[in-house]
Amino acid sequence: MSLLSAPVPLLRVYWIGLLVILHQLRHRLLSRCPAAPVFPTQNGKVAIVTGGAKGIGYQTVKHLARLGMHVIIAGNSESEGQEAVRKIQEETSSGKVEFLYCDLASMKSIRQFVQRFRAKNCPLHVLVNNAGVMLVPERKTEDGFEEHFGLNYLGHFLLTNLLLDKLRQSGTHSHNARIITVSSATHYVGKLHLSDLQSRCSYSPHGAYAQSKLALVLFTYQLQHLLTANESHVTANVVDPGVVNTELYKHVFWVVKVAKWMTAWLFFKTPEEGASTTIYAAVSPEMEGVGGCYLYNEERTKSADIAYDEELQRRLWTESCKMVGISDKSSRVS
Ligand SMILES: NC(=O)c1ccc[n+]([C@@H]2O[C@H](COP(=O)([O-])OP(=O)(O)OC[C@H]3O[C@@H](n4cnc5c(N)ncnc54)[C@H](O)[C@@H]3O)[C@@H](O)[C@H]2O)c1
Repeated sequence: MSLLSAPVPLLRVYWIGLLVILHQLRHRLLSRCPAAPVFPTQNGKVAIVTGGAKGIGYQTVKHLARLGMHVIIAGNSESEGQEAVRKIQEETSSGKVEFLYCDLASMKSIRQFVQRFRAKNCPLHVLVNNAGVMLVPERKTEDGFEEHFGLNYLGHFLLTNLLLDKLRQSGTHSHNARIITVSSATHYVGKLHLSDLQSRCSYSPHGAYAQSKLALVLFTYQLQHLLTANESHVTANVVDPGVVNTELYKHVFWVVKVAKWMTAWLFFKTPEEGASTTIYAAVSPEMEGVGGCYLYNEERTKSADIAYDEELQRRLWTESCKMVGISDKSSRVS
């Protein structure tokens, strides 16, 4: 283990965070407050939003419910989930929000969630892979995976794969089903260690978070490739919400917490602002039939160069299939 294996990822993550914050500030100062976009109603559509009880996910659920969607919050806290359902029902007068337990740090729990969802016999038009943790101390998921990689990435990898047939059945030529995955600007400084995906050789919370977010971008591009090859009426896009004032920062150094507490009103997006690109990807007519994009501030933008490496996308997909115990259908496509 090198002496620099912890400080270098830390500096990289703070550096990219600072750049995003400055960009957000410039955007806020220069742009006149645009009117919130109006999206078509979504009556009859069904969405799953992971981590929809708090932060960006909560705002996403609220907006989709307001548009008439039936939204299922997939989360690992029954009490927080039920509280979110109650609040959203009150605020939107929509009765079509519910909570289903799903711990993304447990492959068993994800499989049980999918079974319970299937038992409802309803379609699935939108899957939002939003839940996440950041900078958690070194620890493992129930299945023995490093927590950032296991929960942020592998959990969503398995969930998406188990729900793909539902999404395929629900999408049509003119109304594709949509998969939206929430990544982060930290993916730009992420490194994917294919030979040490679980960070066993050296652990840095910053490096592990950035790696999980880069993996989500690689996953989305490979997924879109497979969906296109199978002529599925399903699209997959990845979004970057910006730097948003949520509880995600609960594991940062106390000095950063104090700085955030004092300046968030100026430098950070609100959770509502942070959810806007996810909502855009989920319901905007402009995104109909469009997949394989990295979206930031409701616009397509370039992700890290490494994320376009098709060989890396394929290798990560194959490794991920082995880790979560599903068959690798990608080898039949490429
Ligand atoms: N806040 C930011 O500045 C920021 C920046 C870039 C990307 N993101 C990403 O946005 C997404 C949402 O984060 P947020 O900022 O709203 O944070 P948050 O902490 O408010 O919300 C995270 C959600 O994930 C859920 N979650 C955590 N562990 C889970 C588990 N084991 N199983 C199921 N759900 C679990 C939490 O319950 C919560 O609802 C995350 O993927 C995060 O990486 C956030």
